[in-house]
Amino acid sequence: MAEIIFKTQGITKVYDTGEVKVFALAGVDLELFKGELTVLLGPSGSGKSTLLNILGGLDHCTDGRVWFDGIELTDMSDRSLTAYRRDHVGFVFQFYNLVPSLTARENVQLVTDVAPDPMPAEEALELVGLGKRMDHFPSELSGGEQQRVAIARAIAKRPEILLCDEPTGALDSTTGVQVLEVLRDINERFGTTTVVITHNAEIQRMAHRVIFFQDGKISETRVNETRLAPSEIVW
Ligand SMILES: Nc1ncnc2c1ncn2[C@@H]1O[C@H](COP(=O)(O)OP(=O)(O)OP(=O)(O)O)[C@@H](O)[C@H]1O
Repeated sequence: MAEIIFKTQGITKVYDTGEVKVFALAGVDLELFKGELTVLLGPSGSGKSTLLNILGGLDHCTDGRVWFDGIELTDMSDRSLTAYRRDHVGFVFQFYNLVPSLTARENVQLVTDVAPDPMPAEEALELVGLGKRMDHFPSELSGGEQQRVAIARAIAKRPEILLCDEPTGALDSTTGVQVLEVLRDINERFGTTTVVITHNAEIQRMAHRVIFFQDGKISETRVNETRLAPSEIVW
């Protein structure tokens, strides 16, 4: 039986803009398991990013409770959440967020210089297949390569959790598949618990677990008996 790594109980997130209240999350009970790759699917505005941000300690919920590995995140101070993110979580976003004036190696070193037990930047870049492009600047790399630098940066500190918000959203299918191959490889090689938000329903076929969102709630959870390799996924 796999161990629970994230648990949420009745979490809500309300954005109060004065005139209207938006229930971004409207009561989410969730369990995620160590070492699994989970895909979050659902229409735009259904609450996926809001949930990911709460799990990653980037945001607080309005109500309800959240635990990471038995530690309650719910009422942590911003300072403690910063330490939680630094020690446990890697993030990958749709638009890479690389520093344009730094090479691939230097972008990764931004993290390895401050993390307690990082892998060398070169090793992280080798893992994502960019061993030969380490001294290139982001503008000299394709979108898929830039995203792989962003993944190298996220994994170089050896996080237990990798949270990816639309990692292939800006990529064509061939480069998207290469990025997914890297995510699967990291998940299998290091057992990194991985959560991937996507609008591309085909990507659910590589997941251990698929969670569907609708109107700020989980509408369905599926466990895949068999999984496809990213190279077998076509879109
Ligand atoms: N800072 C904010 N202020 C007000 N409303 C917000 C804010 N952030 C998100 N929302 C609202 O909360 C709801 C959920 O947003 P969220 O980004 O979590 O959805 P999503 O499923 O990730 O959507 P997408 O797939 O388009 O990224 C949406 O209605 C959104 O407009």
